[in-house]
Amino acid sequence: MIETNVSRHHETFLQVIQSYYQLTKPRIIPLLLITTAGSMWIAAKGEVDPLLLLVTLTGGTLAAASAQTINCVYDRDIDYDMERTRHRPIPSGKVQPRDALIFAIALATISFTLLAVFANLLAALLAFSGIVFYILVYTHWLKRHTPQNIVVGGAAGAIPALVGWAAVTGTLSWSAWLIFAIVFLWTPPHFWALALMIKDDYAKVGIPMLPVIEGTTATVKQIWYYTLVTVFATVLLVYPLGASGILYAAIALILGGLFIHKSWRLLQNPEDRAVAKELFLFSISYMMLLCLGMVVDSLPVTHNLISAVSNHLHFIG
Ligand code: HEM
Ligand SMILES: CC(C)=CCC/C(C)=C/CC/C(C)=C/COP(=O)(O)OP(=O)(O)O
Repeated sequence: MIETNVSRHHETFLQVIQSYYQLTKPRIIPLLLITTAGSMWIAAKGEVDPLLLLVTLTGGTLAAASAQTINCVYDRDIDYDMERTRHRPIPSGKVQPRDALIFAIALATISFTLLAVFANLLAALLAFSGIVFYILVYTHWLKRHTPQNIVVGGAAGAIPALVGWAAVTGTLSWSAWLIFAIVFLWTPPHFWALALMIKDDYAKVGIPMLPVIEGTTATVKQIWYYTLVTVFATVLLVYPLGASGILYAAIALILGGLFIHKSWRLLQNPEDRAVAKELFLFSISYMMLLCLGMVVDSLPVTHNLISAVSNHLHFIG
């Protein structure tokens, strides 16, 4: 009897943890962290202090988790009405909005303290401004009012790249802003490809996502332009900024070619949801591999290897 009670208690405790975890929309966070890491490695010229890395990624995780949790509180009405989001912890009644808010404030406080004490104040303020921007500018001000919501709101998702740079250097530079711009410009193709697939859901709850307001053809055109500009921006990191080298350049061009190809296919087949889905899924791999490319390119071992190979070729030549 006692044993059954204990195990039931145990089960409900695990379910509570699970619900709070779900509030943070955890599947998005790893990619935000990869952009932070890409930025940190370039800023540190390939030699990142492991402790600083740990602190920054933890602080970034807590800030993003806080932002997503507040978003879950704010959007609980529309989340209840959409198929995709109905089972989230607040609309399904597993967590009370007030408790979620307390949880989010705790996460934000720990994030700020951790970054301010063990990284620096700029990194802490940037992460905090990411939360404020995502909630006030995206969730409150834009999401329900304009089809350009995610273009401007996308800036929140690009802030982790600035946090990474600031954590390493204590300042921001052109390269930091360029990585910010890459994530910022990538967000419309990433999100609108998905929005094409689920536009009926957004239409149902009156969220003015671009495919709902301006239609499929206008959306795929916008996706196409943003894809081209994103790929162009990735190259600027090599020239003129000189922050990344030949290996990153090769990776950025190959990935960029694929991104453009998939975006072009969508431009030719605006109504084909399978093509939109392919672009959405690729957009995630694209950002992940691009940032990993930044990391690997910056490592001293890569530099040594590339100069050894080029000396060798020189010698043969
Ligand atoms: C305003 C900007 C953005 C919007 C509106 C947006 C929206 C979305 C939505 C609605 C999903 C589907 C998730 C779900 O079904 O719960 C998604 C998936 C995803 N997003 Fe974004 N996103 C944005 C920016 C970003 C950024 C900046 C990143 C990271 C750098 C990111 C990474 C991801 C990842 C990794 C997934 C896949 C999650 C999974 O496996 O289910 N997103 N996004
Ligand atoms: C530094 C820092 C704290 C940055 C915060 C960055 C952040 C939380 C970015 C998330 C972007 C994102 C996945 C939006 C989802 O949109 P949505 O809320 O419209 O999605 P939904 O339709 O699934 O609710």
